[in-house]
Amino acid sequence: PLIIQVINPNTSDAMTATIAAAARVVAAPGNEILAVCPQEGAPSIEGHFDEAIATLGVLEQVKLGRDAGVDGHIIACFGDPGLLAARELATAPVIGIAEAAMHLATLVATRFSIVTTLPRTLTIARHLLHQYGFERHCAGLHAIDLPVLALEDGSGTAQQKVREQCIAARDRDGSGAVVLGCGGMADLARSLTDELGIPVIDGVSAAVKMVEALAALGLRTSKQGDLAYPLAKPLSGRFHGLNQ
Ligand SMILES: O=C(O)C[C@H]1NC(=O)NC1=O
Repeated sequence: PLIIQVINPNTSDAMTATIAAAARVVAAPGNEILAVCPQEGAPSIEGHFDEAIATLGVLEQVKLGRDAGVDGHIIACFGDPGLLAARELATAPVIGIAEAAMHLATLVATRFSIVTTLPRTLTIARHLLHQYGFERHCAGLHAIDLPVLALEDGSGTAQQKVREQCIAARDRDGSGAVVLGCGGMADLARSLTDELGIPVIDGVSAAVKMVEALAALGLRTSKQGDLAYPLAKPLSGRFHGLNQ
């Protein structure tokens, strides 16, 4: 059995719980989901600045997970904050939920759309499409124009907006699949897939199965070249020891 560390990079416990539940639904029997979030940081991640803040907390959690011997790390925020830095620190695989969802979307459709939260985070999704080489696969990017934590306010308003944007993406973009662009949407994928009749993909569950696949194949993060462990040097203050 595996221990899979799922890191919610924002500090909202309710969203960590949503993410953890979605991960546990799909985890293979016997595999443990270790859901964590940074001890300090941003309650939601809605832009480049929030991502920069969250990255330190992600790295601290990755180090803790590695030292605890986890079999994989998942960065459960759609910006995949700190992904490559985390891979330097990690021994086990590190999967971001955006890359996971995008990869799976390309396996079931020739074009996919993305539905995320605030319009200003669409640029982050565009940057990831470029970084991962999926620009030509993405037929459209949509925002529900609500803040991330609206997904946890219990009103159901955000969930309804996600549904509307997914339907619009299906009917207007010519996409064969939709990628949910927030860790807090992880619990919506199955019901939307059934209702819309096309694959609606959540990156949390996608990442859990990718970690399981990599572990089954004996594949871990390469420590050759740029993903080798961080260079040994004395880091000062709050960073002391983070690179060891
Ligand atoms: O960028 C977004 O809208 C979603 C992203 N922010 C966050 O706090 N968790 C996320 O998945």
